[in-house]
Amino acid sequence: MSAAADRLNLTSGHLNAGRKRSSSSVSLKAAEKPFKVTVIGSGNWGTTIAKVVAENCKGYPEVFAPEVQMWVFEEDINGEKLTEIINTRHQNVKYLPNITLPDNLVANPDLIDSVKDVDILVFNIPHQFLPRICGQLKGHVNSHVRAISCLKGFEVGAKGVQLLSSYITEELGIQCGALSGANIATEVAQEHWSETTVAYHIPKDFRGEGKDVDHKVLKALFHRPYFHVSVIEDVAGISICGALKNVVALGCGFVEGLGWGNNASAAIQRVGLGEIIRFGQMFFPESREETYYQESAGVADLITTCAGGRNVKVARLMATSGKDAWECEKELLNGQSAQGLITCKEVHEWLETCGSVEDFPLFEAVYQIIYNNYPMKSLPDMIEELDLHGE
Ligand SMILES: NC(=O)c1ccc[n+]([C@@H]2O[C@H](COP(=O)([O-])OP(=O)(O)OC[C@H]3O[C@@H](n4cnc5c(N)ncnc54)[C@H](O)[C@@H]3O)[C@@H](O)[C@H]2O)c1
Ligand SMILES: O=P(O)(O)OC[C@H](O)CO
Repeated sequence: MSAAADRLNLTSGHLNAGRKRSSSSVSLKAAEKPFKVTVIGSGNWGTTIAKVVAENCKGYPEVFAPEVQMWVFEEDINGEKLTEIINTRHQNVKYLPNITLPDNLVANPDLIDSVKDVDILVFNIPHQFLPRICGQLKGHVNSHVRAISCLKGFEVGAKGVQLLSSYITEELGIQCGALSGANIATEVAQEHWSETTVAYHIPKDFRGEGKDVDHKVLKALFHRPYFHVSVIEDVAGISICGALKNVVALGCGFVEGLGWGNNASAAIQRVGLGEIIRFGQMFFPESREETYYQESAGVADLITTCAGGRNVKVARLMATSGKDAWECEKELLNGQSAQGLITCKEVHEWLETCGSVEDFPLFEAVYQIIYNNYPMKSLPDMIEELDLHGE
């Protein structure tokens, strides 16, 4: 193959490799051996991202192996296995109903089998299940494998507060980046236009273009005409915003449920954005402030989540019904997960450990309302009082 012929011109206008918008095409070297991709997870977002990835793997056979495996936590749906339904009817009837999935997406209930010979792993499960999944994968994933985490949350433990991408790297010994953005799954699945951010550091053992994953490969894997991707380096920045906006959204749900309207919701988002940036500066100084303002994973995700995400819905129902968070999550989400409920506890535990609770009054107030029944109506005072203490 000639040097010119082994480069692919990927759709112009959509594959601008950096932050700069450009209409010129980007050439991508055909892979020496097409990358095999597996998506771990098949919930609302897991299935949506698997659809995106499968469409691109089918579209670029010179770069990706066409078949994409999706690991499914097996469930019985009215006497049928969920994997069988997905593989025959090409729909995830429980977590992403009424969306047709590509026929090159194969649901697999066997985690270890699903990662056999894989080159790129896309993690996409509610983050409370990550330690168990990583535990099962240990010893079954080669160190040449590269990963992207679409999860939103943190791991808080003996090592302090950790990004989930760093946790995956530590547990499995593989390079891991992140994908995060203003991405309500059903809108992306319906192919309504949205943007997202992928962040990835090229590792020291990078094997070269065409042999290893780089920013162009990641753009080709995730970019669709309806899903515009920017690829950057700031894994910490996009992960912090993705995790913490879920906590802010719970605060918005409380004030909405109380009937306080848009002004109150905007006030919560203003305070929340400040706390998100402060959290990044204090605990992940490598994160870049411009990521919060310029990337889809930053303020845009905060806005969409606080407008229409699952966390805001759960908190709104808590306020209107008086039921606790877990009842509301169960009642509203049919097995899906509102990640802010877990993240606010993780954040509280971490802030207590390092004596910084008072620097984050909104995060603390959300935690106290959910876990200790503090009255939602006191939210403005809780934020203000703690603010004054902090000064
Ligand atoms: N849904 C969205 O709009 C959206 C958008 C962007 C990011 N995210 C993030 O993506 C991640 C995945 O979210 P999701 O929406 O795909 O999940 P989800 O909330 O739909 O959760 C359901 C999934 O959890 C699985 N599950 C249940 N019990 C399990 C167990 N014991 N072990 C393993 N898996 C189990 C189910 O099989 C199902 O696949 C989360 O971190 C979320 O914050 C979600
Ligand atoms: O539905 P939520 O609250 O989990 O938010 C969904 C996405 O994270 C929005 O980007």
